[in-house]
Formats: sequence, structure tokens, C-alpha cells
Amino acid sequence: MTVRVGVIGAGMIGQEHIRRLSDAVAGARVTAVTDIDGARADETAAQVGAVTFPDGPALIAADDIDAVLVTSWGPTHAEHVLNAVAAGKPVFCEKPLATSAEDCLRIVEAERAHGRRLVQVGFMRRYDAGYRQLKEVLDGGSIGAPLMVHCAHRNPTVPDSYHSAMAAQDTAVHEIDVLRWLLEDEIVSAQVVTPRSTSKRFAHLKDPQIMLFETAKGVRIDLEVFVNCQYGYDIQCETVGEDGLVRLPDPAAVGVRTAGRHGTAVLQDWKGRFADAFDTEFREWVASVEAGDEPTGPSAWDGYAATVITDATVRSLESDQQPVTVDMKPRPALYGGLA
Ligand SMILES: NC(=O)C1=CN([C@@H]2O[C@H](COP(=O)(O)OP(=O)(O)OC[C@H]3O[C@@H](n4cnc5c(N)ncnc54)[C@H](O)[C@@H]3O)[C@@H](O)[C@H]2O)C=CC1
Ligand SMILES: O=C1[C@@H](O)[C@H](O)[C@@H](O)[C@H](O)[C@H]1O
Repeated sequence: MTVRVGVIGAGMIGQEHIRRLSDAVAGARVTAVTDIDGARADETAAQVGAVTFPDGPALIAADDIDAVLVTSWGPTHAEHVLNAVAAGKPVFCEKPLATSAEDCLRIVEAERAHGRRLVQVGFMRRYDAGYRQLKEVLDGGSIGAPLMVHCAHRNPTVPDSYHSAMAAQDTAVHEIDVLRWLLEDEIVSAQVVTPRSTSKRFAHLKDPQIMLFETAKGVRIDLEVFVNCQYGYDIQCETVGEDGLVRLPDPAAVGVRTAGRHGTAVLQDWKGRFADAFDTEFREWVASVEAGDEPTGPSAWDGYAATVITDATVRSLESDQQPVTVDMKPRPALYGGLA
């Protein structure tokens, strides 16, 4: 069976994922597109031989759409995901699942009422080969119980629409998800401290930010978010355990020796850094839809957890930069354990 995917939102990442589903993932075809910008929807749909729909509800309701991909703006995600769940269709939603914890919980409740998982959230780092190797080492136990994690998430620059809360909501949210998965542990408190800001930023922005998290088992995480670091897109993660440490590898790159120097290029954006991870993410999602199975990737509950933790992080930033307790509801049985 070829999975017929309908896409809501044909912007930057929507177009990337449409190309990916068309060229890099077997077993799926994008057959429908909608966007509030009708011309963009028409142009994008024409490139892959898909039809257009006037809006998300019409696309979701169509009988010949097997699964839905939501790549519209974050505040619109909840409505589309809820409609897809009501229609009983598998839905892949780019992060965030929703922009409020309340909306995430509505989705969780709708899925529980449906009785099985339909929703997957686009936290693609779980599909990155380096993070998967890191998890294998942690699960294998050779470095012993994890004690500390040191991370950095650096972007060369951001546009002036980026504001201080987005450091947690848009950027650190990827570490928040991947660390819960890596450590199989829940984040219970969040704090932000801000050093002196770089002069190479828009005046309204606090950048860099240092985020400090604590897990239920007492692991301490420090995460530097620096979105105007100038030199490149750089993702670092090192976990220190009782018997050793494990570090995320840098992406493979040729070493160049010239003019008395030896170096490798640094990537400039997340598209290149996580291209393979996105491909794997969609291959595994399509395979689950094709088989009629529940998705195995980040769940609606993971989307809720990420939103609750980013909310606590933003509260710390916007108040007195003290630790804020993460107020998370108990995890329903539908979502299993943290592994
Ligand atoms: N996993 C990742 O690394 C990344 C995830 N994202 C996420 O993907 C989502 C989209 O981001 P971008 O593509 O950068 O934004 P974008 O602004 O380039 O594209 C969004 C598109 O959705 C359309 N749209 C908005 N509301 C709509 C609605 N209700 N129905 C139909 N179309 C609608 C807009 O007209 C636009 O064409 C965001 O939630 C963002 O956080 C974005 C970049 C990376
Ligand atoms: O989701 C993403 C962007 O929105 C965000 O701005 C980047 O920092 C992330 O690394 C990327 O994956």
C-alpha cells in the first residue's frame, strides 16, 4: 500500500518534508496540500502532482487521505491534530505539538478516548545516528549511571522576529525532548541564568542563555543556547557517568590542511545537520502507518512534556531566574514508560 499523505502548511519545512516524502521515503506519496497562502499551496502541490484543499478540515476529512502531516505555524497545530484524531487518521505534527500545555492535554485526552496512539511529534534528534549511538552506550551501562550532561545548541544568527522565550520554546525544546529519551528520566525543574549578552544580537534578545535542568533521578543538565554565535550551527552533548563519559560525534567532514592550518568546515544550519535524521524519522513513521501500527516515535505525551518543561524554563527566565518546578500531570498508561 502507498500511504497517501495530506500536508497542512507548505512553508519552509513543509516543502522540505514534501520533497523528502516524494524522493527519499519509499511507501508514501504526497497527494494533497493546503496552505492559507493559496498560491503557495497550488505551486507546491503542482510540483508533486498533488491536489489542493481550501483548508485543513477539508483535507483531513477527504476519504483518499490516509495520513496527515502538520507543518503550519505552531499556534495552529492543536486544531489540525485534534481534527485528525477525531477522524481516526495518523498524524505527524512538527514541533511544537501545541503552544500551551492545556492544548497538548486536549490532544492527549482525545487520543486516549480514541484508544490507541495516532500522533507523532517531529522531534527528529531521536533519529540522528550520533544520538542513537549515544543512547546505545548509555543503555549498555559501560559509563555507569549518568550524573551530569553538558550541552550546547548554537545557531550562527536568528531573525529579529526571534525573541528571548524562543530560546526555550523553539531551540532548547529539541534538547529537552532528546535528553528525556536518552536518560529515560523526567525533567523536574528548570532554571535560566543569563550571562552578559553578545553585542551581535537584536536589542530585545537575551543571548546567550544558560539553562539548568534537574531530573527525577538527580542528573544535572546544563545547556548553553547561543543563537548568534556567528561561526556556525553547532550541537554538542556530553554525558558524564560514574565510570566514564560519552560524547555526541560531530558530523563527519573532511580535514583540510593548508597554509599551516588543519581544519574541518562547521555546518551552517539544522537542515544539513539533521537531514539524515529527518529521512529516518519519516521512513519509520511511514512504515508504521503502512503496517497499521501505532507510531513508535515521540508521542503526544512527549509533546505535552516538552511544552510543560519549556513553560517552566520561560517562567524562570521571565521572573527572577530561580529554579522553577515542572508541574507535569501523571503519565497515562497509553504512553508506556519513558524509554
Ligand atoms: N523539527 C525542526 O527542526 C523544525 C521544525 N519547525 C517547525 O515547523 C513548523 C513550520 O515552520 P516553518 O516551515 O519554518 O514556517 P513557515 O512560516 O515557513 O511555514 C508555515 C506555513 O504554514 C502556513 N499556514 C499557517 N497556518 C496555516 C493553517 N492553519 N492552515 C494551512 N496553512 C497554514 C503558512 O502560510 C506557511 O506557508 C513550526 O511549528 C516550526 O516550529 C521548523 C523548523 C525546524
Ligand atoms: O527547530 C529548529 C529551529 O526552529 C531552531 O531555531 C533551531 O535552533 C533548531 O536547531 C531547529 O531544529
